[in-house]
Amino acid sequence: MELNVTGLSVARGGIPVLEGLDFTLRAGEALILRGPNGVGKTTVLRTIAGLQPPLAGQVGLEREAMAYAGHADGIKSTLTVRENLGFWADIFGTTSIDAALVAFDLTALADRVAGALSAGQKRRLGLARMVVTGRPVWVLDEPTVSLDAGAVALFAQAVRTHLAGGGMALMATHIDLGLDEARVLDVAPYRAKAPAHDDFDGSFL
Ligand SMILES: Nc1ncnc2c1ncn2[C@@H]1O[C@H](COP(=O)(O)OP(=O)(O)OP(=O)(O)O)[C@@H](O)[C@H]1O
Repeated sequence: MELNVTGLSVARGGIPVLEGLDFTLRAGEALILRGPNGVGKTTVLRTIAGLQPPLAGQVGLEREAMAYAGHADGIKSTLTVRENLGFWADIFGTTSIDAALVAFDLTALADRVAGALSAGQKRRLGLARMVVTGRPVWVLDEPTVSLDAGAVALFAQAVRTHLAGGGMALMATHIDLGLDEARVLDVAPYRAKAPAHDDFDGSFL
C-alpha cells in the first residue's frame, strides 16, 4: 500500500492556501510537514484525511485508510479511559485495546473518567485511539501538544511500532520527535499564489 498525493491544492474559508503538493508515502514510512504558522499544514492534513474536499489534485487512498488526530482529542469526558478506547474499538471493528493502553502508558489510568485526566493524559488517550483504529495511515496534527518529554518518546515509539507493522504516518509538528527515519517536507514553497489583479482601476478607489 502507498499514499500517492498528486497536484494537491487546498483551501481554507474558500481561499487557496497551498497548491501543487506532490508526495508518495510507502508502507513503513513517515513524513513530517513543516512550515510557518498559518501556511496550511492543518488544511492539507484535513484534506488528506477526507474531512474536506481538495481544490484540485488527488489523494490516492480512500478515507477509510486514514485515522486522523487533530487539535481536539475527541474524548468522551464522562467515559473512563478504558470505555473511551472500547468505544472506538467498536466503531472501528477492532478487538483489543490493551496494546493502546500499554503504548501510551494508560494502564494505571484505565478506570479513571476521561474528564478528570490532565491535559497531557488526555492527549495520550487521544493518540491511543490511533492504535485502536487499526487503520494504516495515521494523520496527526501537532500530536505532541501538552506532552512531556517522556510522553513524546512514547509517542515516537508508538509511531515506530506502527511503521514496523507496515503502517504510514503523516504529521505536522514543530518539535523534534527524534524520529530520524522520518522524511521532512517543507510546504512553504507551495504557498498558493495571490490571484492576478484583474481590476487595476478598482485598486485605486
Ligand atoms: N475560515 C477561514 N477563512 C479564511 N481563512 C482561514 C479560515 N480558517 C483558517 N484560515 C487561514 O488558513 C490558513 C491555513 O491555516 P492552517 O490551520 O491550515 O495553517 P497551519 O499551517 O496548520 O498553521 P499552524 O502551524 O499555526 O497550526 C491560515 O492562514 C488561517 O488563518
